[in-house]
Amino acid sequence: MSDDKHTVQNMESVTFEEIQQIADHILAKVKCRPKLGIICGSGLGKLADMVEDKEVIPYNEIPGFPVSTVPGHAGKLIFGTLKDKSVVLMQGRVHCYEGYSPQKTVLPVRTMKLMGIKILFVTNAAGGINRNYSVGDMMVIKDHLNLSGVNPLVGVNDERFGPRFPPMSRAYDSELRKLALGIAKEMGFADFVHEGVYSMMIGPNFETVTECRLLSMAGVDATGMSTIPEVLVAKHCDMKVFGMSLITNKVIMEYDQETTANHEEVLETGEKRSKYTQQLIAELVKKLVI
Ligand SMILES: O=P(O)(O)O[C@@H]1C[C@H](O)[C@@H](CO)O1
Ligand SMILES: Nc1nc2[nH]cnc2c(=O)[nH]1
Repeated sequence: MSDDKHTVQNMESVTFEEIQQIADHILAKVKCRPKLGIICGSGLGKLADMVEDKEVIPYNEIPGFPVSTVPGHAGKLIFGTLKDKSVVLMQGRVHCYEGYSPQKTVLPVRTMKLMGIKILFVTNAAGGINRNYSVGDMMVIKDHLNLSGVNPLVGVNDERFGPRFPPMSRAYDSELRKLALGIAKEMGFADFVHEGVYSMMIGPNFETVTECRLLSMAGVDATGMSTIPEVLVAKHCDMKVFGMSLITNKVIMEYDQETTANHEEVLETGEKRSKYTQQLIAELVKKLVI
C-alpha cells in the first residue's frame, strides 16, 4: 500500500488497459477458461477443496492485483473444475477497510470480466440482524443496502465496462435465487436457508447497538463489510450475480450486553458451518446452465 497513486481521498483509479494487462497475464498462466467466478468470503475458502484439476495463482504473484491482509482470506486464484464446470475461485477477497481504494477493491471482478466470466457468485460472512436467524444459517441475498459510503463506480466512467448510470433494482438474479432456494429445500436445508437483504458498512469495526437497531428498522437481515462494491461493478459490466451470506454471529441489539462481536467467532462459525454453504454452492453450480 505504499503506492504513490493511492492518495487523494482514496480515489486511486485503475484503467481498462491496466486491468486488461492483468487479465492477459493470468490467462497466459492457466489452461482453464471459465465463465463462472466465485468469490469466497471469510472462512468460506474451503470450497476450493471441491475443485478438481486445480491451477493456483497467489494474488501476490499477479502484478497489480490487490493482496488479502485479513485472516480467513488465503489470497489465491483457483482455476479448475467444480461439478464438471470450469470455474475460477477467489479464495479470499480484499476490503475497503484494508486501505484499498474502492476501485482497487473491485479490480478482481473487472479482471474476471475481461477473462470471460459471465456469472459471478459472491459469498460473505455476515452478522445476523433478523431476529429469526441463528448462527450458522445461510441467507440468499435478494437485495442490498449500501451504507458503506463508498462506490467503485464513482469517478470517470469507462463505457467499455458499462454505462454511467447502471440500474441496481434487480442486482441479484431472480432465477438463480429461486434455483438456490429450491436446491436448499431438496437438500433438507430449508430450515436454515433464508432469503434476505444484506447491508454493508465500511468497517473494520463491528456495529454499534444503535446502528444494528437502525439496520433492523430499515429491513436489513444481515450485515457485513464487503460484497456490495463487487456486485456494483459486476452489474455495471453486465454479469449475472448470485450472492450468499453465512450468518456467523448474531449482532448485538442490547445496550451494555457483555458479549461482543469478534472475528474469531466469524472464523469459527465458518469452520463449523461452511460445509453446508459449499454443498449448496456446488449443487447450484451443477444445475447452472452456462
Ligand atoms: O469478506 P467477508 O465479508 O466474508 O468478511 C467479513 C467482514 C469482515 O471482513 C470480517 C469480519 O469478521 O468478516
Ligand atoms: N459488519 C459486520 N461484518 C460481519 N462479518 C461477520 N459478522 C459480521 C458482523 O456482525 N458485522
